[in-house]
Amino acid sequence: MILCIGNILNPTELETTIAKLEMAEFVDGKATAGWHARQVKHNTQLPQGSPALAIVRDIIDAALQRHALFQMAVRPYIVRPVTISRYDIGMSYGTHIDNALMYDPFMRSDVSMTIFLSDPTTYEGGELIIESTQGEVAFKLPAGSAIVYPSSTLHRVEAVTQGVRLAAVTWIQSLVRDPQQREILFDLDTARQTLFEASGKTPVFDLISKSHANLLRQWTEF
Ligand SMILES: O=C(O)CCC(=O)C(=O)O
Ligand SMILES: [Fe+2]
Repeated sequence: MILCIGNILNPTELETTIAKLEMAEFVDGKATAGWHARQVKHNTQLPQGSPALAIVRDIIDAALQRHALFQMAVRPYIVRPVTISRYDIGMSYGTHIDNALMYDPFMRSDVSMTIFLSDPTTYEGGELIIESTQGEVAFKLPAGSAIVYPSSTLHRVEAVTQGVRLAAVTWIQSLVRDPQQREILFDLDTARQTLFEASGKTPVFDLISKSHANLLRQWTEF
């Protein structure tokens, strides 16, 4: 399931984040790419130890923890501290697959996430393109919004031709490894909440809640 989630960051958090990034120093992004992705990665990112990185990581970490839709759709077990990337004119990230295993913390990447930080009207290009069996889909979201997608997909970032694209990216090991199972749980959870809002705690709500809880029990791993 590919899901776009609006307003991961509120306007104040976004403003603070952008202000920190405007003053920060970025370095070549190749250092954190796998050996094959390195060949096509042409961007810059905040280095470890950057004071701005620590502040922005705290902001995003708190935002993800309180975001009910993110929690429901992704079922995070381990969320990697975000990487902050910057694409100036001419920069891009060619087609690649994200590393399956990551270290510090040691984890499996099940879900990849991009939080768009720049106002999309301020830069040209820079779409995140995700390949699927139905073809390619391009995403360029409002600042503060995020896309979550299975880490099992080939994807790329188109070259920026005007302006600057700032983004936060991270990877998540989910409690539910299989994307289809995650989607079933997400649908059931959404359905039962809608039902609850419409008619309260009815016997039908209880039955769906029971199935949801029992599937979660069957499919969760940690
Ligand atoms: O910036 C993006 O939207 C995605 C970047 C990416 O694919 C990566 O860092 O592995
Ligand atoms: Fe990637």
